[in-house]
Amino acid sequence: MSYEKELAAAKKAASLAALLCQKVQKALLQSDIHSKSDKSPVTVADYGSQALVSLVLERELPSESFSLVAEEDSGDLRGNSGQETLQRIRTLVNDTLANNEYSSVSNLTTDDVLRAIDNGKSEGGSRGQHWVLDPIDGTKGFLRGDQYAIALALLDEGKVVLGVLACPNLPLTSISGENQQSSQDKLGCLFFATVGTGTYMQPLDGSSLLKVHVSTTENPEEASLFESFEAAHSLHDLSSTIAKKLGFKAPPVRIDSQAKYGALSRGDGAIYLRFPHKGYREKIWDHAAGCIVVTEAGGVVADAAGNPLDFSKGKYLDLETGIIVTNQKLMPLLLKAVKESLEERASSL
Ligand SMILES: Nc1ncnc2c1ncn2[C@@H]1O[C@H](COP(=O)(O)O)[C@@H](O)[C@H]1OP(=O)(O)O
Ligand SMILES: [Mg+2]
Ligand SMILES: [Mg+2]
Ligand SMILES: [Mg+2]
Repeated sequence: MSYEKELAAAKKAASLAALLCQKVQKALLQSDIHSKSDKSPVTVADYGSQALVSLVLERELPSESFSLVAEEDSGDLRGNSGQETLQRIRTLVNDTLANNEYSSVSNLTTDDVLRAIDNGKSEGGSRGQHWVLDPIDGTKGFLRGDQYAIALALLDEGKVVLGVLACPNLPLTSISGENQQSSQDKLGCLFFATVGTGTYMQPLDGSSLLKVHVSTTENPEEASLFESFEAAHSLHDLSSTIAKKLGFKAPPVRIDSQAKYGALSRGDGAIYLRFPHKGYREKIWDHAAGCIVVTEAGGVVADAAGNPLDFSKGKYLDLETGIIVTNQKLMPLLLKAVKESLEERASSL
């Protein structure tokens, strides 16, 4: 089955959401940031991005069975304390639609916006098709002015068949360790993949198209390792132990969000390690798009036991803690180093 129509709609939706996020990031006001019940931050851009993607997908792909599993919900926007924020989101969404090809639908009420956000309440699963969305992945990076991604994927019978990653702050050229970033670098990448057709990258303005491949290196000494910027999101000391075992020379490249999967898909680095702290449960929207972008570029994504990720179980990924991403040649070596490091860690605790 081809997913051409779905891909075109997903690229439009993610690109439009990226425009909204870029506008907010440029003029970020303290009042736009709120704390969710789990204490993680959420901004008007997270909500606005979710509403836009939901609206564009529904409009481009009319279907009775539209299903979206997305990170945000409208709960905090419905009370009195949420009204001002809701108005800001409504204005942002309407302005973004009006300035693009959707001016005829840019008169949304606050109820329309709430409904669009809550469209993302599906639970996913192994039957039928479900869109999976992280409207801003890496909200902490977004707030710092660093990396973030709009991550959109499609599940069909429990498998990821399409993924789009919009990374507004990612340079179009490599971010590998030896490449010094310069303020001249053009920013804004859109990665996309459908099952069986490879991974492509283009500038967010759509001006050119490039097929990308993961690094083919077999030698960790010449590779870069990616991990979370936030130490609270991943155990930096554990990845450092693994890197030492493998003989890594370069320090890790720490960046936020699924931009890591995008950068890996074009060979900027060779390994991505993610070891959340005990008790954290991984959600499907944090990995679905990144996973197909890397695998279609020739890479492998596995949990700490070497099993592929299973996206068919609902909102959460049920896995052996840890996500490791690399090329086919390095995976056996990496899995061995991960296993040894986890055993050493367990015996020292
Ligand atoms: N305590 C946590 N541990 C691991 N990941 C977290 C934690 N809190 C939030 N996240 C999520 O981790 C991802 C960011 O990963 P990274 O560290 O690679 O940037 C985001 O999806 C972020 O959610 P969000 O989508 O709300 O930003
Ligand atoms: Mg969040
Ligand atoms: Mg996320
Ligand atoms: Mg998010």
